[in-house]
Amino acid sequence: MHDTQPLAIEARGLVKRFDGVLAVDGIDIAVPEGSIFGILGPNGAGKTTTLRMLLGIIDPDVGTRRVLGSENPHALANRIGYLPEERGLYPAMKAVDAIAFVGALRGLPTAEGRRRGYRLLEEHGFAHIADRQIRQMSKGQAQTVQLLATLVHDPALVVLDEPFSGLDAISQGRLERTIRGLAENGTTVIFSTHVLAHAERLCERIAIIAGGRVPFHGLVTEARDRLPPQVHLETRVIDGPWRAALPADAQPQVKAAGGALWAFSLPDDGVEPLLIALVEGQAGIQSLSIERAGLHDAFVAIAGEAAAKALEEETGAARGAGA
Ligand SMILES: Nc1ncnc2c1ncn2[C@@H]1O[C@H](COP(=O)(O)OP(=O)(O)OP(=O)(O)O)[C@@H](O)[C@H]1O
Repeated sequence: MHDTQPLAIEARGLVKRFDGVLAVDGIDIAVPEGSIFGILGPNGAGKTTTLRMLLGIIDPDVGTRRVLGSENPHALANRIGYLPEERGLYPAMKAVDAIAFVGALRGLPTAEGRRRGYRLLEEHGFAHIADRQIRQMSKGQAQTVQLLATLVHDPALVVLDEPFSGLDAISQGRLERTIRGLAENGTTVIFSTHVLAHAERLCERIAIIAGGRVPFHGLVTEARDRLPPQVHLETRVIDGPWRAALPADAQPQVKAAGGALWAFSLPDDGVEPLLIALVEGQAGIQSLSIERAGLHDAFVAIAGEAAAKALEEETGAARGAGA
């Protein structure tokens, strides 16, 4: 981020307690205008509480927040679209009416809301359910309609609480495209998730939140650079003097057809001494790649094994529930 880039959201030191329980413990967040920002963390980490403080639904006990230039975000509701964690539209309403209704709550005339509702549904391949009642829809369809309702008044800032949960893989891909399209048009998007892959694909910047604290906020690339790059190597030979150039804990995965696969962190002295040792020692390099660490490994390094395990358990539970 350039220092001069305007911020859609700037929060400093937000603290929130509920009945003496510390839900959020001093969060800083900076979201540049027109960017996609992810809040990553397991259940109970404080994501929803943070989003609600940014929206002005609840006030922090301590700290400041400035959203779209205002210190009173609640007064800006007409410029913000919010998909809450609790899903729900009136079951008897038709999709297009439900979208227009949510738009009307944000100041959009109903006739215009219906017109835009039809257009949004069509753009998202949902024209065929425009006049269907919410109660006649699958959970995923109803959730997509609710997301479109969040966007109908053309907000400058879109806040999505766990938008991917409850969607199948195709709908998740469609939602990723929608989020990218919003940012391309200058809309700022902030979303919470416990699935790292969505954030890794979509976000330039993230906050990692665990137990109400933010051990990292900044560029995804910076998070990944917290770990050394990873070397993936395939050798024809399994042993030789060249092994001294590999980290002591690098273990070979011996291949049935001969040779071995290795994966280890790039040594501090870089790739050249390693390459020289491999070539001179006739290790028989079959392939070698050096890659930046993935967001998952970065998350483990930053938030700790326990938080990463909690994330994985949730992702597994969601898959088990057919999400
Ligand atoms: N209104 C409330 N009253 C009491 N405790 C609350 C309230 N809202 C949240 N908490 C507590 O604050 C902590 C953070 O909750 P929060 O909902 O922000 O987490 P989260 O990261 O969004 O998790 P989830 O994905 O499960 O919603 C939890 O321990 C939760 O039980």
